[in-house]
Amino acid sequence: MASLSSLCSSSPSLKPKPAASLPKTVLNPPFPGKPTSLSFPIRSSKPLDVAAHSVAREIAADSSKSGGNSVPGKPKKGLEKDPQALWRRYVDWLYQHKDLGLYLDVSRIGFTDEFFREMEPRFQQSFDAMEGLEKGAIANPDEGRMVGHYWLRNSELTPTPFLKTQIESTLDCICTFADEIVSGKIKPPASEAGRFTQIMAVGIGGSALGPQFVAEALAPDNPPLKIRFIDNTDPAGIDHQVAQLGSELASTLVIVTSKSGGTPETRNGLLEVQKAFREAGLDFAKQGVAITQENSLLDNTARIEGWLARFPMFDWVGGRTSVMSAVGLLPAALQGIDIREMLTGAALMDEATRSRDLRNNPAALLALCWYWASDGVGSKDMVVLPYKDSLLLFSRYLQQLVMESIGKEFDLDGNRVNQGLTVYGNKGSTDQHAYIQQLREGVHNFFVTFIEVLRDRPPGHDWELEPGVTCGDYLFGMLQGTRSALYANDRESVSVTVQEVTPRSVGALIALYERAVGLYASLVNINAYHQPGVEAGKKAAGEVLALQKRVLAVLNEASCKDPVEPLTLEEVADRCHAPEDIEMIYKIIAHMAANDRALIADGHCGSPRSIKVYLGECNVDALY
Ligand SMILES: O=P(O)(O)OC[C@H]1O[C@H](O)[C@H](O)[C@@H](O)[C@@H]1O
Repeated sequence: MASLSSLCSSSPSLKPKPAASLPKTVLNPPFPGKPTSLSFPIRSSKPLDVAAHSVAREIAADSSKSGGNSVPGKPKKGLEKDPQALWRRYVDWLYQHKDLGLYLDVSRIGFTDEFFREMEPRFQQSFDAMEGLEKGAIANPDEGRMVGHYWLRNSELTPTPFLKTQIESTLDCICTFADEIVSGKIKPPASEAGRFTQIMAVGIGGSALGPQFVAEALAPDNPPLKIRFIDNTDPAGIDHQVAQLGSELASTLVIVTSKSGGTPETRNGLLEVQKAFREAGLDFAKQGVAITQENSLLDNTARIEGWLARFPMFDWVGGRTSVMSAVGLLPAALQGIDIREMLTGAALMDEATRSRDLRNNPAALLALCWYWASDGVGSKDMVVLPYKDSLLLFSRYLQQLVMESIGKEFDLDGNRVNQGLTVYGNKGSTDQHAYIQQLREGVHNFFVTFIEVLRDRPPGHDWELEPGVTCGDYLFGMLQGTRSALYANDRESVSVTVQEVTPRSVGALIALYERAVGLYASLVNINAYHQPGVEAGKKAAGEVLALQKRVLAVLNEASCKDPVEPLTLEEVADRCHAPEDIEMIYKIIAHMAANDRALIADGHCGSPRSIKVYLGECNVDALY
């Protein structure tokens, strides 16, 4: 097995191809025109009359959530409803990336010219910070780390030649390994299939969400290797994934991903899968791949056990921005997804979002909209609605990217700010039949991001299911109808439009939001690249498991007596020297009793004080 450093050899540099050599994109697409002339019938008790709904909007700048922050130039007035004025606003503000065929429409966010003017200089500061970050500044001061995910798609930007080589050689390595797996040059040792047919990806958080999103968005109908995920420590969930593989376990490549290499859920997933391999008489090491930081626990395990391959995660790439590293690229390549196209899409978007011209920088425009809509304090939630099934997981992916980055207690100056921007959503039109009712008429605590995909299905497959109307026309109508209906009720929205869901457009979308998050974080003066709050939950979980061990020791001691001494919860808590943890002790006992743990609890579950508990057998060895 190759080591992390020797696994990869040098490769050509990764740069966005010059526009002239890029495959042709549709530069002149049938982009929707008139913004609010709604001809599509949607189910509504009243006809839509955009102009009639000029209900004055209460600006939330004075809301309790704003913590006293004022939003520059934010007036207390309703949204523009005059169709001609709206059309002008639409045209004036429409952003288009020609090469990517990507549009951003911010016209349905009601920011004013005055707000824009006041924010402009603040954006220049954010651009400065972003420039410093791309040059290798310690942009994550708490962890003393550089933030280099932009380098992954343009290695020329790295601050040192060593990092450039690391990126290029790893990419080369990913492509070679994927080719050898897909072609059958590297074979599973004990499979009749003669080649790997399945991937079991074990990981959580940033080590799962990116690969899941990319798989759902881009994997072909019949990929060379099908992928499934273990992204939790739920035993039943793991059993389900393993059971679904059946005899194909023998031809499954197991990719274990963890930047830190020590995340408990991922470790447990690995141990469970390894057990399944043992029980099937298979040699896990011959089918195991690790993606992790050099010398992490996972890396050392993989090296010592002689796994099939190891790929590096870099210290300077955060989990939630790691989808363009081996974390996302290896599984994508194994599924037959063109990863260089993903990188090209991201690189093109990176170029565009480096622009210091706010109007011409789509990520800055997004950040501006977020700031306006949520008063720069997260007073409104961001509902992400892609009208395309394959983008279902985009909002889930964005949940981590945005909320783990923006949701912070303190700002960079140490002030308590409790920042955040809540993200949720699934897909349209499906969600129209679930919660859009509340969005249109209920509590006004959100703004929407519509993701529109112009191409309905591959050419040559479309048909009219009623005269002049295709299935995709309905989807289009649902999106436009919802956008109009929400706006008519003063609900703001952003629309991002791409031509098709391709590796390039997915790469571009990811890069767009990565940059928007970085710029927004800078505007609100927080560190987007750490996650101190996550530690609290992990620490508390560790304490629960430590308490469980003490409970077991106390029960074992009482159960080894002759006669056995059943204990009340109070007695268990006292003997654990943890009377303050009695509720948790009750929960621990209830959980163990429900799971065949040789633990007998007499009494009424509904009345914890009546419970007396003991172990069905005494473990003498554990007494000493
Ligand atoms: O990749 P790992 O080190 O296993 O980390 C997985 C996840 O762990 C934590 O929950 C972090 O908050 C996430 O940002 C990270 O993606």
